[in-house]
Amino acid sequence: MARITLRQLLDHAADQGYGVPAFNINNMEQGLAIMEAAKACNAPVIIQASRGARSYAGDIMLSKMIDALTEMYPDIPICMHQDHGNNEATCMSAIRHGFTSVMMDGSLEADMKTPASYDYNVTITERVARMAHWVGASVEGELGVLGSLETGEAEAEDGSGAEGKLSHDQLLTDPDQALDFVLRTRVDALAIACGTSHGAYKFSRKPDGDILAMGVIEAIHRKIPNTHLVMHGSSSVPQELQDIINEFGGEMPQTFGVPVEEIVRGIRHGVRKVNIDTDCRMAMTGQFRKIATSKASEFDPRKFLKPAMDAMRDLCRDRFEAFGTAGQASKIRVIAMDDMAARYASGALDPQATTAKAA
Ligand SMILES: O=C(CO)COP(=O)(O)O
Ligand SMILES: O=C[C@H](O)COP(=O)(O)O
Ligand SMILES: [Zn+2]
Ligand SMILES: [Zn+2]
Repeated sequence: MARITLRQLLDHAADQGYGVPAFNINNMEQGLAIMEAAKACNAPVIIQASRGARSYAGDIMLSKMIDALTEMYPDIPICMHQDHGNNEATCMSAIRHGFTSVMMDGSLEADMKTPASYDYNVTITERVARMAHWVGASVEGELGVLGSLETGEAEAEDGSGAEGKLSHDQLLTDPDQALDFVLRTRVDALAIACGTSHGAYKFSRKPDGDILAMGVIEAIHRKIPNTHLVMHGSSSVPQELQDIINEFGGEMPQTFGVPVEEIVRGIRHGVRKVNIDTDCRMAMTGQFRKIATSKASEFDPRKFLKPAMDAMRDLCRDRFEAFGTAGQASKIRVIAMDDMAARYASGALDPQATTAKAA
């Protein structure tokens, strides 16, 4: 099947009331794990590549891998998305390499460390959206800075994460500003900040409303009911994956992620894209550690990678089932990017100013 844009996929998800996990990939094994899960339950997929993934695998490798996956899984619509683009060049070069969607993360400056001003964010995001829409590609913006409400700090992921202490004002997206941002930038989806952060160390206890502000999502959704919301940092960091890693020689301190039931609650209030990387990493790493420890004479990488792929596949499938993505792939007929471009040009996909009643 042809590659689908994020906008078309999330419009479908909003219409049918489901959410779509966006899994990060860096290599063939992660791609196959996601697609095997999607095939098993008839789910459309969002595959996303960070700047780190693009430099790890190379743009041509990533792009041809997605070509291979579309050919191998002809019944599954695939959205190929740039995760955390830091400037115009990152976003445009992604589109040139076949990405159908980009995130322009203007919540941080181009160094991906310095929290940006609101004006900077509006200006750069609007510019990227204008250019992307000319060719039918979709754009995700971000308003609010990802980071912990417990510590005021962002987790230092490889690619992105604010430096220094952040205030609650920065860490929680303001609903009125979200309305202004969407109208001025014309983004197709909006990543919001509600106390989640990247990586495994999100919460020191099972999160309640004080540290995972799902109420903020509900307030944003009441303001901009027609905008697709995105939750970053949404790995659940399952206890069993922490246990496998630690049982086989790992040293991960006890930590807590975003409970799946909280994400499902978000999906009831406008969340359509749910970013998950850490859980997939942990699923694979648990199996690497297990084989390395329990079969110490093993030296064939496939003997490590196959169980790792299977563990990631099972995790992806769980999320497709929980978010209602399962069963949706065959209901979608992909709209070509040129046709999406024409729809943008006609104004048909413009954000609506209505602050209609909450769903
Ligand atoms: O938000 C993410 C990628 O943009 C990934 O979040 P996790 O680290 O929680 O998996
Ligand atoms: O946003 C962060 C994702 O988990 C990607 O991380 P990465 O930059 O290490 O590839
Ligand atoms: Zn993210
Ligand atoms: Zn709602």
